[in-house]
Amino acid sequence: MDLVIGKAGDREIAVDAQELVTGRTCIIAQSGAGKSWGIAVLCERLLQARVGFCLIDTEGEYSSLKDRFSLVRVGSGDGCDADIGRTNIRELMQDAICSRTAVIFDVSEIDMREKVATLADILYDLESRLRQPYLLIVEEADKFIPQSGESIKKIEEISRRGRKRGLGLLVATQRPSLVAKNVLSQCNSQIIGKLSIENDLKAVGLFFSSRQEVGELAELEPGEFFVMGGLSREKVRMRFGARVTAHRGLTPRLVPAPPAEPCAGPREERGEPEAPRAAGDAVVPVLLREEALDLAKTKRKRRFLFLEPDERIVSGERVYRPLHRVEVRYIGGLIRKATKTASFVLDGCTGCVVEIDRGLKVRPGFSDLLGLDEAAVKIVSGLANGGSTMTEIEADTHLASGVVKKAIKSLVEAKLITEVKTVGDTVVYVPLLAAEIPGLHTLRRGTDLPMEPLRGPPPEAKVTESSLRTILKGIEPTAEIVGFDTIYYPVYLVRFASERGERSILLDGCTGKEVSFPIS
Ligand SMILES: Nc1ncnc2c1ncn2[C@@H]1O[C@H](COP(=O)(O)OP(=O)(O)OP(=O)(O)O)[C@@H](O)[C@H]1O
Repeated sequence: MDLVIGKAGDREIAVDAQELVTGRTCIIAQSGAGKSWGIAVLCERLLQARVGFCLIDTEGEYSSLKDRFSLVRVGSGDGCDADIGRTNIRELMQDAICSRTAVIFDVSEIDMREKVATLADILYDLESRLRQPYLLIVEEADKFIPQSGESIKKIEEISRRGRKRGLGLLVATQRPSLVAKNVLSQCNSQIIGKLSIENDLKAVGLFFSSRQEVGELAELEPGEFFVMGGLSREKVRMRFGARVTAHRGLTPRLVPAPPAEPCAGPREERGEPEAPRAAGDAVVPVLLREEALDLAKTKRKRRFLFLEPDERIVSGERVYRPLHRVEVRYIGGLIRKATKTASFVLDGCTGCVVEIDRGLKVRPGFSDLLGLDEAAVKIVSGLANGGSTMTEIEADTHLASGVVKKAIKSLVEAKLITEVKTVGDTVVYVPLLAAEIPGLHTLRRGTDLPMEPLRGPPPEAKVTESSLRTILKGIEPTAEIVGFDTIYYPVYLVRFASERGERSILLDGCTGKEVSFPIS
């Protein structure tokens, strides 16, 4: 029996139901790349075909399957058919296997390890006797069968010996490098989506025939996956199809805060405890500190090629980088003037423009212009590469001579322009900027990433909305900031020391890649 799960272009892509239910499959992709969506599509197709499965739901995000299908949801709280603490799980699972009923085992509200271990024991035991095709789906497999730390041995056993008992296993993870290798290597079918962390790309290397193929994973869009192995006749790049039921794992969108309500008095006066308030929204880190330190080891410098590195790692901590998301409206257009919008992300410490969709990428931005007034920005951003005379600057900028003189003095002091004497002792001012100033039309909007409340105090941003307004006005007089908010991006600050002195590097907390900002 084939289950149509998505499309590759116009072509429908189907997987073999027998292989899915009794085989071993891994579904791997970084956060936000569409795993839960894909798992829900697989579940919907299995439900339509009346094939039984038990899904370990670690986030309580699959309850909507019940809106359209008949299944049993075990968990705690409203909307559950059976209470996970009180129900006889063995009896329930025996009935489910025999009647091909799907079960959602919602462990989002409880201490999950113990319950999942019990479930795995029961399923293995029952299937040793019943031998009915039934699939166990384990979300966030790195929590239950980690590569280092205590693993639920019965899940490992199911991966080795489940097939003969009719008990299949589908494990899902964002972080394949953290999942027990012996389970991953047992997966004869793979559904692999976007990944960008080097360790994770390495961990899935065993499923691909070349580095180049692995490299393609970083280019996948959300919802796109490679399906390979026993599930499909050929390796295929496809996109999971539409869901029949609503997706509950939607990334919450940031919306402007409502105006503050008139307060009924301080909380203490009302007898309510003060609730800790998050200082902002932070991008969810992917890399653990140990992994960052592991990566940092490879970055230690050595004095001679063949000797051990002489640098030592003296500290490594996660810090947050303030990033401003900015939206600017301005009047532009070469032929017809029209209102345009530019949205971009700016590093709050240096004024560099950053891209955040595949890890932090730093591009030159407005760093050189920080601290200048509007006239100085206007002059330095409009100077011809070969330089301009004072009179040319006055004509180009329409600024009064006194204002131009003062601005030029500040630009020379900041070493952003220099005076050069040309023929007949004419003085021209030549720009010395480290990088070209980006035009507003070249700036790109950042993608939405999974966010969580920032823990701890927010780091200070040197670039403020008003300093940015001055810069933008200098570059484009019609520019108005119409949107400005700050999010926080995780990076690991690692310090090295050797006889030669100290230095530090920043590792991207989502991809592990080294990020370099100009000295701020
Ligand atoms: N095939 C698809 N078609 C349409 N939208 C999709 C598809 N796959 C993913 N999306 C969109 O991408 C968002 C993220 O997908 P999803 O919740 O499945 O990510 P995830 O990989 O499970 O992330 P996490 O590991 O953080 O839970 C969804 O909210 C959905 O809007």
